[in-house]
Amino acid sequence: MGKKSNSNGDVLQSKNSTCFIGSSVIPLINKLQDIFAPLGDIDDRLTGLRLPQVAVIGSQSSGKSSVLEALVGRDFLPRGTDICTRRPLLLQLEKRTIGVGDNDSREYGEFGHLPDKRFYDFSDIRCEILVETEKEVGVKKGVSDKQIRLKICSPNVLNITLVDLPGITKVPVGDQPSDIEARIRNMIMSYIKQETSIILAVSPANADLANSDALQMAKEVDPTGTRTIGVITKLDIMDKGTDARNFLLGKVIPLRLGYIGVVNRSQQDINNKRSIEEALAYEEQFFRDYHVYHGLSDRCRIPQLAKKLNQILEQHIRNVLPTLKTDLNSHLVAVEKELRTYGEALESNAERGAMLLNVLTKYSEAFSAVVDGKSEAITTKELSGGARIHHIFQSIFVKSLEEVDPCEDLSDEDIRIAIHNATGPRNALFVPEVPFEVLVRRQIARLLDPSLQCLRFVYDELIKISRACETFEMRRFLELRRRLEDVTARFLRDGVKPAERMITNLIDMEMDYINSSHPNFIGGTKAVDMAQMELRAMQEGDDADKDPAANKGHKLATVAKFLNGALPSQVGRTQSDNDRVASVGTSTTRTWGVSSLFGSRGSSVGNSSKRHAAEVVHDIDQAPPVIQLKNPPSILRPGETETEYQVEIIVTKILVTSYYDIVRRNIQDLVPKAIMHYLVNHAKRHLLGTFIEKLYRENLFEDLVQEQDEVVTKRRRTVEMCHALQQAVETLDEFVADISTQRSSDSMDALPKSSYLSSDFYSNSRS
Ligand SMILES: Nc1nc2c(ncn2[C@@H]2O[C@H](COP(=O)(O)OP(=O)(O)OP(=O)(O)O)[C@@H](O)[C@H]2O)c(=O)[nH]1
Repeated sequence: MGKKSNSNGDVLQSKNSTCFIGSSVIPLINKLQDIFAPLGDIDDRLTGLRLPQVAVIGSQSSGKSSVLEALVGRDFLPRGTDICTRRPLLLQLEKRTIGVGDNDSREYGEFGHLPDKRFYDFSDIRCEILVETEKEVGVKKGVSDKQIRLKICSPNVLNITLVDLPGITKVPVGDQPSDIEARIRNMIMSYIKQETSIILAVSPANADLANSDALQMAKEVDPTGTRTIGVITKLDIMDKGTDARNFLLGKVIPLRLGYIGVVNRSQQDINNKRSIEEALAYEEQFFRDYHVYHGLSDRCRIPQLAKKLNQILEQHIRNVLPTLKTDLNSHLVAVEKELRTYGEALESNAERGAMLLNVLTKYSEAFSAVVDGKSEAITTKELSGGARIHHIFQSIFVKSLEEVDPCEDLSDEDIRIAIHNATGPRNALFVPEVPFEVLVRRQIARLLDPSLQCLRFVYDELIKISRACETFEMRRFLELRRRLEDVTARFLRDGVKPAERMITNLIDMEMDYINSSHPNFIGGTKAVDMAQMELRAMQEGDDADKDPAANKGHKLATVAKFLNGALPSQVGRTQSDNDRVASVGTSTTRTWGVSSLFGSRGSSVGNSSKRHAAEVVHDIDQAPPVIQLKNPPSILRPGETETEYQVEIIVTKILVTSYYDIVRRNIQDLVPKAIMHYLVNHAKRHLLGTFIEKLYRENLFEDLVQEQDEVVTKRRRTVEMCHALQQAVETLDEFVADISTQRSSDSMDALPKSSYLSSDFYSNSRS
């Protein structure tokens, strides 16, 4: 302290340091920043420390730049009797902390348009502002709303933004357009209407104060006066015999935050290079000498203006402190939560073993929970876990089997050939059993593929479930995760084999023994009755309509009716019916009661053959010419007409459909049971045991429960952050208590009650 400001960039340190903006706020901010420093970049997020910007407005040459310079304590702005500020100057003061080993504590300025250039000499800054202004708006007093951004970095400033705006003018001069007044007013309005701006409304005392442009504009945007400070300049050059006492007392235009009268450097002082310190001393002398201002010491001089501004800024900080604490606390909660995700650090092998067992148990439990639909993570958006398995069984497997028509790929021709082949060299006397068995076995064999597919689907689901059960510890231990996945996949694969064997056996069993005594089987007698009805219906259809296509359609429709309707009625069949069917079905003829119907035709065919043979012998005696037979073709098909074995074909179809239906129901029931028993429930029962057998070995503990380096680092950092935040919360509490005590003893009475300071306006501004 005590060093004089100079143009070669030394740190500004004034003996009267309290007179600069931020002088009393900087210690508060420093303290807060000390609190937040250990948190690294967290303070960027705590934007509550952002201070309101200060906008200086007033008519042309009213002394705005002079006030701003005096507040900052540096000579760097163009000033003069003519229009000087022709573009808004956004002055960002930035506190620059000097790093360890960094001896360069010089202040410097940096322009937004020249980002890589540092200006250590502040008179160069002034020149650059002039050059940049002229570049944009020429030399002839033109004005632009394009900002010049200047950052002043120093260890001794507050992070705050000050805006120097062009002065309000009424008569256009030079290059100024005819609507210059409106333009400048709009430009000023755009800055001061922001609720986060503190308005310094500068009015020169040597003009008509009651008609101050600055006060008028400020009133428009801040009618309650909660963020406007009136500044009256040029008290030293008022007309002799006049003074601004009543104005400063607020008797002319009342203003909630009041007025401050100041004396800046005159043009002559500027020309004579009078320093800011000298100017401040002169100002002090002025108010001492002018008796009219005695008793108004709290409303006069630049240091009082700085003090008032500082009080506003301090109050702003006090207002945001509770929010800062809330932010810190919620951040602390978030960090603690993050820390929990990393889990405890594991030091010993015993701890690793316990962790491993815990992970294995949790994983197995999660697997069972998902299968049973008891998982906490159950979604309401789609089916998951066990519900998907149920869907596979009922909506895919069972439903698909329901839709299969067992006679779909059996043409009449197929059945006729089967009957021929089954009767060998003889003609068929009765409805033979063999074609039915052959054909029904063929249909039963078709059930194997969908059953195995169902098993495959369920296996896939279990794999999906196993992946969905990943606990957060598994994300910590990658090797364990890999091994768990391996073991689970192999375990489930192994579970597929017995299920597959059982399903194959079920189908084999069904194929191996066709139980024609099954109580739900339609039986031969009933099948023949139905076939005859069918045939009659077909013949009536034939008579009514000779069209063969329509006839065929009729046949199909009748069979379809049977498929849909006839079978359920079998369930209600009486025991005597069943006994009758069984006795017929197991009789030595094994014709299921159809012999009487077809026997006569078979025997008449036999008699006719005998008669033909006698006639042939008789004819040979008379030595007729040799009759040459055609060679049989290599592929032989029955030569008779399409109507041959018509009843037998229908009977066979009815029998196949009836029996197939019984088997289908068995398979629809037993395949899901086999899959559940051998695969799903087996997995639930034995997954943990398998894990323990394969993975819970002491020599594997270290490998399996090995954390990633990244996790270790993150945990360490998070622990540090946690401590820093806890510390910050504590220190902040102490800080709040300190400044509350300080506040009660402070002279805050200088500011009116329910003013800007006590409003929670700035706590809103944080958002
Ligand atoms: N005697 C005296 N002169 C002052 C005072 N304040 C400012 N001046 C002079 O008035 C002139 C204008 O001052 P500036 O600070 O440039 O005013 P401004 O409002 O920034 O001007 P523009 O930006 O051009 O509108 C300069 O010559 C200053 O030296 C003061 O309190 N007393």
